[in-house]
Amino acid sequence: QFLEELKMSRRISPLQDSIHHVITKTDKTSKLEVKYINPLKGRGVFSLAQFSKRDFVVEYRGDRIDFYEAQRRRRLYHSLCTVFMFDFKWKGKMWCIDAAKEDGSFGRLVNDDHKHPNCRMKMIEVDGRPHLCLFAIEDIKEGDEITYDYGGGDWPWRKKVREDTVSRSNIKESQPPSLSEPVLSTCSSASDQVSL
Ligand SMILES: C[S@@+](CC[C@H](N)C(=O)[O-])C[C@H]1O[C@@H](n2cnc3c(N)ncnc32)[C@H](O)[C@@H]1O
Repeated sequence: QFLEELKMSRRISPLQDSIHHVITKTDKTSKLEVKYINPLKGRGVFSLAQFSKRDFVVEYRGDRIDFYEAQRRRRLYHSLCTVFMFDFKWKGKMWCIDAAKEDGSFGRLVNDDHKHPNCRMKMIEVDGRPHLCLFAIEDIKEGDEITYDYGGGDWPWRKKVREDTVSRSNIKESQPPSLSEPVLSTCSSASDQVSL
């Protein structure tokens, strides 16, 4: 509550807000809720209050692992888990946030919208380490689903919209894009890195 009031009085910038949530490993539970949508989409994250354009919304929290560990886990995981592994480039190398573990955090449950997303994933550095955070790219109203563009990858649910032929079983067999085509491609460019 105190933080919200500080932010409202513009004493906390979206970046400072994101750093606070990264450090405290907290989500905005008073402004976001997780709801079940349908069997195809599963759960999603919804806004309980207004967000303004540029606001920090949620961190995509998970294990930060290097390229080789990501490859190892991809070989071990079922495809239902590999969809929670998001790749990004940092300091010239590929890294991955593995959010496969159900840890109650909200970021891992945000769904894809490549046509009209209301958030964008950006990388921030906190204490010299990279973190992936979603920031609003437009004003978000109470009740709106939080979404962002997962980036690359021929995601099966996108095909479903185009072709209307993909069954639920195909989605279960879906594979994430390869590391040469980072999912969070928007995070790879320097312009998306929020500097401290
Ligand atoms: C990172 S998880 C997001 C949370 C997921 N909805 C859940 O309930 O665990 C990614 C998965 O969500 C589903 N998903 C995400 N965006 C979707 C969309 N636009 N349409 C349909 N399913 C989607 C797909 O099953 C995908 O494998």
